[in-house]
Amino acid sequence: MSFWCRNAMERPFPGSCICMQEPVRHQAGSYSMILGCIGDDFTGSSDLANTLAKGGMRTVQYSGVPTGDAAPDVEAGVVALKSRTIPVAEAVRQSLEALAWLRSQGCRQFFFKYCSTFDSTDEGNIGPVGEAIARELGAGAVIVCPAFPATGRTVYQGHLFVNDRLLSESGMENHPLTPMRDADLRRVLARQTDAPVSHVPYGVVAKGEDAIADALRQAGADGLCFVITDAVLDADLHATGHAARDLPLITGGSGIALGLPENFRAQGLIGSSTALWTGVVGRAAALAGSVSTATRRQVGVHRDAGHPTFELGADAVMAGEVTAASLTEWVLAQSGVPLIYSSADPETVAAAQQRHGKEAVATAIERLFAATAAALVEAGITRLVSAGGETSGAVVTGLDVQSLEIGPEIDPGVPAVRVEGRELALALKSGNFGADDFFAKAAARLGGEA
Ligand SMILES: Nc1ncnc2c1ncn2[C@@H]1O[C@H](COP(=O)(O)OP(=O)(O)OP(=O)(O)O)[C@@H](O)[C@H]1O
Ligand SMILES: O=C(O)[C@@H](O)C(=O)CO
Repeated sequence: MSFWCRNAMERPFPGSCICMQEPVRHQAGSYSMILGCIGDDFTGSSDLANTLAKGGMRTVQYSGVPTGDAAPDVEAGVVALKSRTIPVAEAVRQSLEALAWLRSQGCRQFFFKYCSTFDSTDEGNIGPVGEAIARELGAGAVIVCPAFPATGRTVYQGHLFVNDRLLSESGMENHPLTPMRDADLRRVLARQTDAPVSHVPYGVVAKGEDAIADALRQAGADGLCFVITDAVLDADLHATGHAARDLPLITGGSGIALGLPENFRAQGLIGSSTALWTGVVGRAAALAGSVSTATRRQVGVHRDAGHPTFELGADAVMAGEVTAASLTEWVLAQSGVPLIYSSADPETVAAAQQRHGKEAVATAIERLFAATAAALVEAGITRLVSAGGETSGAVVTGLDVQSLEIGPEIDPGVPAVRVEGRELALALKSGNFGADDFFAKAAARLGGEA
């Protein structure tokens, strides 16, 4: 019997629960969607899709909730929402709609992906969305683990670190929309939900899969309980992922998904997909609306390497002095990988927010990037690099993308993706991800260079 899922105990037939329904096999060697994922932003969703694809799952990322059925051979479906910073009720509504679609596709386990820096406000949206999904699935213990060691995010004694800094001293305390000023995830999550929050400390995690499984079982014995799970190394994430084999819901960064493909493969539920990536020929451009430290460094390196760059000032955007048409004209007149960026230091961003209002300036910049992406593609750009989660959500929406095929990894957490049915390749980079030369490297990788 699957002891994790409360449905399993509440249903009349022992062992039957939503997460353990039979997968549908369409033909010999072909599998159906097993893992259903809901991402709270677009770059985060492609980060998760990258991990699952690297693990050998045939993975497709959808822009919002699809209206029709998935292709029959998709094993992991990632529904990308732009729900990280929208009002709580709307984030919950959209996430439950995504869940309903994923269930209708036959998924037997679910994953709520949020940022490895736990980006959220005291109102949410991680707690309320996680709770709504968990209650819908009748979940007991729900893992909460944003750790992603490959990018320096680790969880130790319930505290989130970025490299050797507490989250609250990592630069994330200055984030324009979700400033993270408390590194203790137990406290942060408890402010967002009334459900119990517990913790599996590193001393237990280090003992391995069975010890973690015991701790999770205890935590979920009386019903829904969020369990902050420490993880410092990829090995911890593999062990926790294996211990979560029968949990209906897992939440976290992409790291906690590392062990999931092996779980499904061991049960014969997935094949061994390898991405066939050929790249897309044609012109490239880059758009950066991220104000994160890594993106600002990457902008500087790109400029210093001689690529053309255009700085979008918040005041100019608010005054309507730059338009999608004028930016497209600028890009077409350049060579190399032209980059348009609004990335600015925290003081400049704070001052712009003070002058124009936080939401107003963010919305205006995002809308301009969305319209510019559409105009660039219309003008013949076939490789587009986008930096920032909110920005990438806007870009993908502006491009009216329905679904994305996942290609090879460019840097940890960032895959090359191809818009299904179009000659258009994208790289959707989370603000703080990527090496210093990311923009040029991503453009080359989208073109098929190794
Ligand atoms: N110069 C600026 N002044 C004020 N706001 C800005 C400026 N540049 C960008 N923004 C806004 O800041 C937000 C940045 O969020 P975004 O998610 O795109 O990047 P990020 O937070 O660095 O990346 P991630 O979410 O992937 O970590 C967007 O809403 C963007 O429109
Ligand atoms: O987990 C991360 O850090 C990223 O995938 C992300 O979600 C940033 O927006």
